[in-house]
Amino acid sequence: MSSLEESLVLDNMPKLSVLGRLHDCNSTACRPRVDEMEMGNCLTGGRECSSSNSCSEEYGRRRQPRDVFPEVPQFGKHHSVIGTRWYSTRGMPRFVKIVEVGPRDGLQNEKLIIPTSVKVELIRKLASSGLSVIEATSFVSPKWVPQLADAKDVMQAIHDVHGVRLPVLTPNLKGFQAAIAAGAKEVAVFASASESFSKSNINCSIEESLTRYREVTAAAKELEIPVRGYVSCAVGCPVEGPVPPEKVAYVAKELYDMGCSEISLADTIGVGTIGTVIPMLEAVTSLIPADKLAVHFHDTYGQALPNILVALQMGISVVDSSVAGLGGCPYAKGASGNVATEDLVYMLHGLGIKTNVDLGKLMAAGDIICKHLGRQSGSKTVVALSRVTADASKI
Ligand SMILES: CC(C)(COP(=O)([O-])OP(=O)([O-])OC[C@H]1O[C@@H](n2cnc3c(N)ncnc32)[C@H](O)[C@@H]1OP(=O)([O-])[O-])[C@@H](O)C(=O)NCCC(=O)NCCSC(=O)C[C@@](C)(O)CC(=O)[O-]
Repeated sequence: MSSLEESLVLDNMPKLSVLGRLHDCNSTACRPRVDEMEMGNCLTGGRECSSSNSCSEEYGRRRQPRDVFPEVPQFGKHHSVIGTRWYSTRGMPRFVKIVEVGPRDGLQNEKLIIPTSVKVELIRKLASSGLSVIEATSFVSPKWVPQLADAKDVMQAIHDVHGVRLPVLTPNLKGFQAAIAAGAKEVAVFASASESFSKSNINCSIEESLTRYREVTAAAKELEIPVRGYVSCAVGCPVEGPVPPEKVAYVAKELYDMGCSEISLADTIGVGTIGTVIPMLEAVTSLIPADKLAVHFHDTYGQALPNILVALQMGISVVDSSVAGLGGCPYAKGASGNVATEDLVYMLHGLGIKTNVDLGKLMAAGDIICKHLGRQSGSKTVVALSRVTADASKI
């Protein structure tokens, strides 16, 4: 186990104070009465419990194998009963906006150059699945990210894709101007909460990057171009280890104050757990309204979905993901792909949360890029559903 893993996973085990909101409502005392059900007082690891009896068991301590969902729970308006436990979706958003980052974050780390035509086909297929935001490419230095050197050609080829927002990454004014010239209508800037990562990713300090982004947001404001802001290493850094929540909140607030319309909090190397993500989200939401935030989890340790669930419970309703779980950052050693969009959609639909995304069409989009890359999808949902279909065809 690396020192980073030790400090993030062992020393920072969830503490009752941190997880105060995540009550385990398994006890009889916490099971809502019928009249309470309509009030939605008892949540799945929820925010409140109306019972006067204590239900502050440490999260997960009393969980038994039988508590695990055997299949996607079918919720009623707000609740479902599984065994003897009540769950509620009250307090969760009814709709989650998914920001698909596959064509950019998903592909930027691929060593073999993917033809522009494949990238364009992928974007078109993703758009036809109902996704409303697809990060198309990056206007970064081609020396730093050779895979996305065709950014201008990609933008030209998708100029007729309507009804979908197609933001692009811009690391400085030069990138912003190139993006606008290529027809981009939205951009994203990307700062880091870790000095070391800022240096290795964009070759400057955090403060220098914020100065650059002030130039970008000022130029964007004149053209009424929305700017999204990322905060990388929002939980851990590949070099520095755990990143203090206050540092993340500081960088996020700077981006917000300079005019970023949405701030995406990125666990770049996917080391976050509920125990480390909650304090980070609490620090950021103390400065920025939750409806201006998004979460972006790489799935290195398989923690992305629980982390997303807790973000939803904390009022965030924008989630980044990557088709087929593609991804990784060339300047973050050990980073794996983002949470797979298919897995995210499966979970959200299972919770009764709308996304407007057609899972079948999304899987077809993932199939294009997986076939091209010659590898199996990184989505567990895709693998499972393919197996079901294959088994069914044998009957
Ligand atoms: C920021 C720089 C450009 C600084 O790179 P630098 O080498 O310090 O830049 P420079 O200003 O000294 O210029 C060097 C050369 O780059 C050119 N240049 C300068 N700017 C641009 C531009 N925009 N587009 C194209 N070319 C550019 C510039 O014109 C010059 O060209 P030359 O004279 O040598 O021919 C470089 O470090 C860079 O492009 N970095 C981007 C790396 C990257 O894309 N990383 C992955 C992003 S993903 C991420 O950050 C995390 C995220 C968002 O996914 C969320 C998460 O999961 O954490």
